[in-house]
Amino acid sequence: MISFVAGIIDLSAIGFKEFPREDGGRGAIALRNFNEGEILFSISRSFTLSTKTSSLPTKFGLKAWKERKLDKGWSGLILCMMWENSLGSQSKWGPYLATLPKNFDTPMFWNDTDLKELEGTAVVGKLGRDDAERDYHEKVLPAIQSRPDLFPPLAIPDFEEYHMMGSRILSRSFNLERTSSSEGDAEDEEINPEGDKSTGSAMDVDSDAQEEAKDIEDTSKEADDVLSEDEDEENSVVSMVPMADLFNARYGSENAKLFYDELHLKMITTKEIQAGEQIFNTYGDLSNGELLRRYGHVDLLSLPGGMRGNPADVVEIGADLVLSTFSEHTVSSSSTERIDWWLEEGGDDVFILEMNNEIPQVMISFIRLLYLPADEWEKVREKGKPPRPKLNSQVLDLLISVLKNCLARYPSTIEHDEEILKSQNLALAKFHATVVRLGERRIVTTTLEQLQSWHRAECGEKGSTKRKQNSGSEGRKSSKKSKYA
Ligand SMILES: C[S@@+](CC[C@H](N)C(=O)[O-])C[C@H]1O[C@@H](n2cnc3c(N)ncnc32)[C@H](O)[C@@H]1O
Repeated sequence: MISFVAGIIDLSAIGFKEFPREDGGRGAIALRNFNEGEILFSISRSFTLSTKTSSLPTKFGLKAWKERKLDKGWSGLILCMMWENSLGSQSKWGPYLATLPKNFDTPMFWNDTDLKELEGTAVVGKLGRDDAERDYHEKVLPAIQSRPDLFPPLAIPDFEEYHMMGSRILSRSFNLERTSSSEGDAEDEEINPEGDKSTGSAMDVDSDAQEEAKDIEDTSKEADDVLSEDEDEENSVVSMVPMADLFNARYGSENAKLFYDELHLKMITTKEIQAGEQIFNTYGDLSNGELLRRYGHVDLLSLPGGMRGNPADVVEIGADLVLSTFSEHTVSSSSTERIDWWLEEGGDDVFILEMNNEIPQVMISFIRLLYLPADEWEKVREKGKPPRPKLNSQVLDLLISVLKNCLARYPSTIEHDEEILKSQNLALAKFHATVVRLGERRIVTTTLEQLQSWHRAECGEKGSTKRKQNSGSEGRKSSKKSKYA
């Protein structure tokens, strides 16, 4: 066991090596057998890098920091990272920052030709390059220029560096829940009482693990999801965690996770691990679209039917696609009013299709809202309750058209994508884009096929027997999701 200034690691038990690219590249390997619950390493909270631990906010002046809104979003942490980086070995994070990648395979850095390959997927709309550029020019650069004593004019970090640090956060940060003693002194607490807003940071909190671990709390994803946005801002701080960010992840392969107590973060095994196996953290078992957007890789596992893909794949269907398809079917003057009401009531504007081919209830409810006769729409509005997610032929017809329109947005067919993936020496961006859109197309196609077969059955049955239960007939409330299988 080696004790170092920042923590403890047993380098006879855990090593770091280069795995093949599809297994994550550089990652952690078990050098002996581990039982569940063993600590792989621990690191002091004071060695995590965040706006709470960097001294930049205090030097900058906490009031000015807030006035420039550096306490919101990631711009404050990016600024801290750029400043610590500029100090080189004088920063305690200098050696750590020097080990982080400078180049990324994420679509944020792709050219227009490569990005075109992602057409139809939700990835393109989420890149956020324009927002990042605006933050740099409107918040960060003026803050830098206001303090030549901290940022010498000849060494002002440019947008590319800002961008690189942002990508390091996206692919390597953790959402650390605050604890009283981790919050530093009272001054620090004033820096950012609302906490950093972490939209899409890498490896966050798992509520189950929190319950199990009691005073040792986990820092992966799901519990973050159960916190409201406000609670999230108050309770967590986006942090770079040296060493913990050396762990790769793969769908369903997690065998270790980061937990924390008041003073330390600990990587703890969550399963038995045999010597020679890779030690995997979890990034939350994301779809390939999200993996590509945040981390620049995709997961390819064996799926039923001899296919390869990611079991966590999803397709995001925007309410705007549903609405534009609805307009092709119907002339309705009141849909804008209905949509406004839906959104004001907190209704979703994106509906998620998964591999199980179920249609989200909320999507059915949304479509029914569009079709309601005027008097029923008035009742719905008065009661403040969206229509019940009952399936009827109208809803089914529209769903079929929506999915057809959804398929038409992808630049190729399933067969073509499968051919592309057989080619040798495929460029990485093209390979990744093809995997993402193929995964999505398969979900839309199988869901559409099921809707169509159900529709055919319904037409055949018309005039004779009524549609069978479980097929989502009018008047029957579907279970959590409507399934056509
Ligand atoms: C938190 S870091 C893990 C350590 C990283 N391999 C390194 O060398 O610094 C996340 C990055 O590792 C790579 N990675 C992690 N899991 C992977 C996987 N299953 N397949 C391919 N690349 C993976 C991706 O480049 C991702 O952006």
